[in-house]
Amino acid sequence: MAEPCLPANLQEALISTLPASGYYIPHFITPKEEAHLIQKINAVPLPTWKHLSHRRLQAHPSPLSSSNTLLAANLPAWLSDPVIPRLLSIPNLPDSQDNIFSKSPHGAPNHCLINEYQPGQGIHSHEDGDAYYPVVATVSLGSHIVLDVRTKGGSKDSGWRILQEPGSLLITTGELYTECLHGIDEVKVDQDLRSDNIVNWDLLGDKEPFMEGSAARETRISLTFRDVKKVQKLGKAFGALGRR
Ligand SMILES: O=C(O)CCC(=O)C(=O)O
Ligand SMILES: [Fe+2]
Repeated sequence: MAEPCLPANLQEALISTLPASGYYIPHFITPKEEAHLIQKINAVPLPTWKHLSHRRLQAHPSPLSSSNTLLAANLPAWLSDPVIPRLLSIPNLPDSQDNIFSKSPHGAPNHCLINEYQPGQGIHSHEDGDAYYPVVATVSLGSHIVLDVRTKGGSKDSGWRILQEPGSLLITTGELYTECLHGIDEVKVDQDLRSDNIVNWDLLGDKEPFMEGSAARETRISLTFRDVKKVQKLGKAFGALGRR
């Protein structure tokens, strides 16, 4: 697909069987844009990566402080363009001027966590918490992966499975953000991929790789764009230090 493929509005991308609200957009970025992003991510100085036991991660423009504050800085252009303008160009509803970040404190994402998972790696079930305005926009690169979602009180088997294709965008917000946990199983091959247990099956861009019901993972990178609520300007941070 040489061109990105955007829905006319977010309602066209709604995953209707999830708690409100999740949106899935395949082919959000082109394979060329995907390759460029992967090349940029791999070109950052190695110490930028934080190594965790089951994945590694970069935080842009920087990690949050212990009080969940972001030091004011722009996201690098290679990370924000074209993803953020494209994301903000999708109206919430037909004839609406609003996009998914219109009501967020800064009107746009100001932070991006980049997670890299090798086959067999994942992330335990968790919630993203209130450091962020409750919208996450996730772009997937390099490989498909299955995101497991369940309500906070729910058992592991009670949830929903979202299949994210490389180049896709997943948006989670509302109760799906505040009342649910999400995680990624540590498997090398995703199994039982079927229309009756993948909630976004009908929204997939290309079902062909999954028609056999299983798919081996490759290295998958996620870009999770969010709006951090608390931002502090550098001058103010120094001022606070000076007053100590
Ligand atoms: O890699 C993903 O899609 C999920 C990452 C995630 O949940 C997080 O960074 O909080
Ligand atoms: Fe998360």
